Amino acid sequence: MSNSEVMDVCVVGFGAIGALYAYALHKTNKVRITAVCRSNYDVLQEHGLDIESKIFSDYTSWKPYRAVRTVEEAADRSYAYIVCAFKCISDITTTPALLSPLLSRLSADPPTSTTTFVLLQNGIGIEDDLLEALSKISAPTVVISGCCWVDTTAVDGGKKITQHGNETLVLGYHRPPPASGPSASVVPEQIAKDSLDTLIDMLRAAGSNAEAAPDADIARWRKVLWNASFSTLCTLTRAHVGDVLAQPNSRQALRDIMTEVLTVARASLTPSPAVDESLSDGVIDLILTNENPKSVFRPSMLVDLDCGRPMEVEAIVGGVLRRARVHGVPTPKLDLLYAGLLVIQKGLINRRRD
Ligand SMILES: CC(C)(CO)C(=O)C(=O)O
Repeated sequence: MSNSEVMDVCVVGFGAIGALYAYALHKTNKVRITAVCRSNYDVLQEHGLDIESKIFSDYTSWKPYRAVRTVEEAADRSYAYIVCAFKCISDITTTPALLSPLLSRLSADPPTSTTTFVLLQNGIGIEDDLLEALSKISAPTVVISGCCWVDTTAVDGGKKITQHGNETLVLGYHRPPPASGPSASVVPEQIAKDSLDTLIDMLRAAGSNAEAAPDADIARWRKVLWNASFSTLCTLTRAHVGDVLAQPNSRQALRDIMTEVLTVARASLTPSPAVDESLSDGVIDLILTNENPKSVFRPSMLVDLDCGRPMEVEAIVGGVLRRARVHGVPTPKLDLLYAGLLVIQKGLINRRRD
């Protein structure tokens, strides 16, 4: 790609995270964004999006290069990056099923340049089914995980995105499984690295604190420590982060849950100095002391519950539990959280279908 070429980037899921990072990429003048707005198409077309962010700067009525309602409509061209910013709710649909028009196009009309999928989503093992689907097609592809540490919310009926405080985005590529099928190909690691570097350079140019993770799996486990503890407890108690930190019992529960997750993480990952360092016992204190004890932040799982939307229970808790079962790690605390959250989740899914 020459410097003057503009890249096509598709962002599937235009909620707070998708819109914020789409806006950041747009600011570089190096990309044109196709936004797949499955539920907020009309709001975006009529009003545009107001962005309130000290890091990416404020903007009134931003509209991406184009907005479409469905993934089918977006599949009229190939993309350098396909950013998956929809919630990963495998009890409703899988990522390959949701992206199927884009995957069919890649399969039927493979571009010569690489297509990179960027998963800005929570959870453990959420990349597995996409990697598996991509291993069967001949187009050169890369899958990057992005772990977002950012307080961003869609407000005012989706007309405005607010982003407060610090922002960190930890990005790393996944090594693909061996190619299957007669014409399948696996891209050399250098291509994955180049694709990651290009993305990070663009995000940093826009003001993001994006950084490369030496290992995408470690980054995912580090992030799920927070989600499996804070997101679940805040959701079950319908409380702010500060509230669960304030009570000695719930603070201890956060610690105990994180200890279980750490045990599963260490059992699942290949032992290495990086695992010892990033997933040491000390990480729990680091996470707890990093939170403001007066925080009124509501984790996105709780926001989903408040809005009557299905939650990422399978990705966040189910993903850890599936790894725990494979490695024979007992998880009594996570089992209890999972059981409670699944009851709520069933109600949310049933009401959605009514
Ligand atoms: C860490 C955080 C708060 C986002 O940055 C999150 O993952 C969530 O609310 O689900």
